Amino acid sequence: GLGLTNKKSENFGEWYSEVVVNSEMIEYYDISGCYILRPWAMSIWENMQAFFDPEIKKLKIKNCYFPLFVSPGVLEKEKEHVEGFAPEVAWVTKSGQTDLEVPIAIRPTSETVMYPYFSKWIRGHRDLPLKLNQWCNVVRWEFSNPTPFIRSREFLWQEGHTAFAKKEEADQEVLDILELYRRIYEEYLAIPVIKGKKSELEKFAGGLYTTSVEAFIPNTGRGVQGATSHCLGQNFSKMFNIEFEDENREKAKVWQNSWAYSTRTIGVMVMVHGDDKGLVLPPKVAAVQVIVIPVPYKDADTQGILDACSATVDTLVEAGVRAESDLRDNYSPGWKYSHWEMKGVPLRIEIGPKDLANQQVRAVRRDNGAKIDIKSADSVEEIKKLLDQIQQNLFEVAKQKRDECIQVIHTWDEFVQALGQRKMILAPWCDEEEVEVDVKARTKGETGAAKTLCSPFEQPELPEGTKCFASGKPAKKWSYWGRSY
Ligand SMILES: O=C1CCCN[C@@H]1CCCn1cnc2cc(F)c(F)cc2c1=O
Ligand SMILES: [Mg+2]
Repeated sequence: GLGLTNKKSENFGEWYSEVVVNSEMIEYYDISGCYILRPWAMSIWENMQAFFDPEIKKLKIKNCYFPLFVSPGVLEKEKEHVEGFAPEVAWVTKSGQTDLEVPIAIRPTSETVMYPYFSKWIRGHRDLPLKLNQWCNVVRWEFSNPTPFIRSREFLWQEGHTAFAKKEEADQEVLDILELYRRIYEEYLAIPVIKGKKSELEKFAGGLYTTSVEAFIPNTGRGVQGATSHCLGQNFSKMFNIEFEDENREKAKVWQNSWAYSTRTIGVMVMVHGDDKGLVLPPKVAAVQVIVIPVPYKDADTQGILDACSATVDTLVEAGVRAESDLRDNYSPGWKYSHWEMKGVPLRIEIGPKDLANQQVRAVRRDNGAKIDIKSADSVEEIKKLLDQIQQNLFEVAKQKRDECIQVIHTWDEFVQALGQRKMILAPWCDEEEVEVDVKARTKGETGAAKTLCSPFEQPELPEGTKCFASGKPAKKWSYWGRSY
């Protein structure tokens, strides 16, 4: 029957798998690490896209589409950035029964696909800035435990690739895009994130520096990289000879950025907001924000109730609310309540004989279960207000839970203890790479090692003489540490 067999607080992994399937977002596929994105998931992707795509167009970024296939020579052009990733690259080696002369790679990301053409298209400073984005899929044949949305062998993302004459322009865009990612999480998915800079060890090896928005899953005590915005410096322009003649007719290499968010965002939303009744959707990204359910009673004016449901939906849709009714006569109201709760619809409207008689409807919130009677005459603005309250409440509850997980520490013992308590750890660090390597080694366990999540742009006070928690050397910055996905 309906209902989850796993509880979020008891076995999180199984709970998560059940929720993504029972809410009809995911169907498991016969190839490991690959999942079917059903409409209930795709609509969330589309609702985020409906915010992000116009926003990047305001920044004069244009959409394009490059081929899925990468020739080996080009992919391996940048040894440093590819060698660590080589095991993840998927290759086409045959067509039909015939072996291909030369195997062809499937894009795991598109730097090496795009940049030979950036080199061709960028000749003079008038060709800059070049700002392209593509909405596509990428394939990475990962071997660590696959998780729907969070880690899959194929996923959807957008990847932005931009080129500028000056470093300052690139630096600014990195931050502009990161702010859009913060908005996706905090304003649409109702998830608090921390903006910061990745360590030298965690950054994109092919780039100059990496910034990210970091989310945190209280139930597992794991950080999750929400989206990334890299400044590539001139590393790729040197490699692919992307240069231009500047104003004083000097040849100069361009400064580049690349940035992405992916369908991983949807998994984070499920993990943060879901409960033991199933999915909980933030209204801003919900395909259906309001589900209207008739509650007929014996022979009491059933048609009148059905008509009231349809009229309520029409009025809401007219006002721009994504509302639907469930008039199926082969399911009971109780079954429908559970079904739409499992699917995470933020607000349910019940209309029974009493409601009809009193010219009102009964609203039930998915986030806190509150029941509110609304005069039909006021239903549109009351329902819009409720949806805003739900959006806001989901964020505040998630922020409060995430903040409870943050632990400031100063010593190794405090660090180890906080890690055991599944905290997101804020610690003073000497910012030396081998110290991070050492912390990883010292915390290696079956649930994974601790690593830096980011060094937050908002740095707390660092009193003179503060020591690094791991090395005892003078601390240079505060960094968030934790286990991660
Ligand atoms: O993260 C982004 C934003 C969008 C464009 N790409 C950058 C860096 C991607 C880093 N990365 C990440 N994963 C990879 C996996 C591979 F198999 C491979 F060949 C290369 C890579 C790889 O370069
Ligand atoms: Mg990877």
